Amino acid sequence: MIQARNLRKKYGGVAAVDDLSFDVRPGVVTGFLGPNGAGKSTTIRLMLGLDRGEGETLFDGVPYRKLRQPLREVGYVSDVRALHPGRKARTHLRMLAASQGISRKRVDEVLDWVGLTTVAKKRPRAYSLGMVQRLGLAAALLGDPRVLILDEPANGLDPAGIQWLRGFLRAYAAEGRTVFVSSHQLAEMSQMADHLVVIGQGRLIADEPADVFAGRSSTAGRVLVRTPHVERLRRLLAEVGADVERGENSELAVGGVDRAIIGELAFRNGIVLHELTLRSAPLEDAFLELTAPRSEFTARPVVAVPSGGPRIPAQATSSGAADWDTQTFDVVSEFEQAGSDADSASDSIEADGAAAGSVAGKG
Ligand SMILES: Nc1ncnc2c1ncn2[C@@H]1O[C@H](COP(=O)(O)OP(=O)(O)OP(=O)(O)O)[C@@H](O)[C@H]1O
Repeated sequence: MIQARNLRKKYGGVAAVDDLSFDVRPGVVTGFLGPNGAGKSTTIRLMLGLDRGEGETLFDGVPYRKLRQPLREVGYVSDVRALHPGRKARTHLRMLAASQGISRKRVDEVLDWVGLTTVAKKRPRAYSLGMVQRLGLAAALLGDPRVLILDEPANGLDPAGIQWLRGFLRAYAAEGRTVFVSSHQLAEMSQMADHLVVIGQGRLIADEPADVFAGRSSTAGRVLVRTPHVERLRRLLAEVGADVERGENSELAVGGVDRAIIGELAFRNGIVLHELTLRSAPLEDAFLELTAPRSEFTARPVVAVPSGGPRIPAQATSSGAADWDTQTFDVVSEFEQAGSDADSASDSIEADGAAAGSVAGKG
């Protein structure tokens, strides 16, 4: 069990972590979710005493600095490349292991688990980001710790790697261990985490089971309907008491009635339906709705790229941004600091890239 209490950290007078308190329980995977710059890495560093700040974090009642054998109790590696970029991966792990009385056999075991045996004699600086992440995980697992803390461990992993990581973390937690994993990747978290601690601008936004969090979305349980007779169907649905919102073009977002009722109503009235689907990404919607006002940086998605250049909507709203999981947008060369009108120029990047942020070597 981890108990984080009143964590605070300021950089240049600005709060990166602002009075953050939460518990991380054993037996489940707890996701630590927040947009870029929300303060996830800073929080983790504060928890482990790697950064100076206020507050206290206890691991089964003991602060990290007082743990007798930290590697055996809390598995965490900040930046494998930074530790010693020139050292071979296996040597690096062996030295870490020796410092805590952990056997060489265990080093080979964890290298095998994470799939790095064949490249164990290479230096991490020659590794891809995905391989660095695996090495970080291997280091964190060395001491067979009761608590595992991973900062953006899935960054750089390919889909097979992510699937493996997900299965691994779930199995690790199922053994009654405590698993705390940070990410800004919502789709990934929705499949990985049972419980979520969500932050924005260093403050706690939610601390609850992932399904409860997803249910907070205004789109949770809503049905997306596409029809060429959008206004007629809207009126008919309103007459049966449905909560209907018009979306773009020929779309309706319908709440309060079952899909079957919508289909039958349309059929009885000779209305053609092109789509009738339950909204499938409520976690994304909940996250974007709740964190949007607290995102440090908000990018404007480009909805179309005509020959004359990008067309920019007035503002990237939470509903517009909810499509990020299905589409890759180009993002214009303008970031907006939330809560301020000051624009700062930056290069054009992809939304996926923006979300990936500064993650190299974390984990
Ligand atoms: N060493 C530092 N000096 C100054 N400001 C910093 C420093 N480290 C972090 N910050 C600022 O603190 C805030 C939180 O950063 P942090 O890296 O903890 O966020 P994060 O949620 O981990 O972001 P990301 O998902 O992009 O990695 C940001 O505004 C960041 O710019």
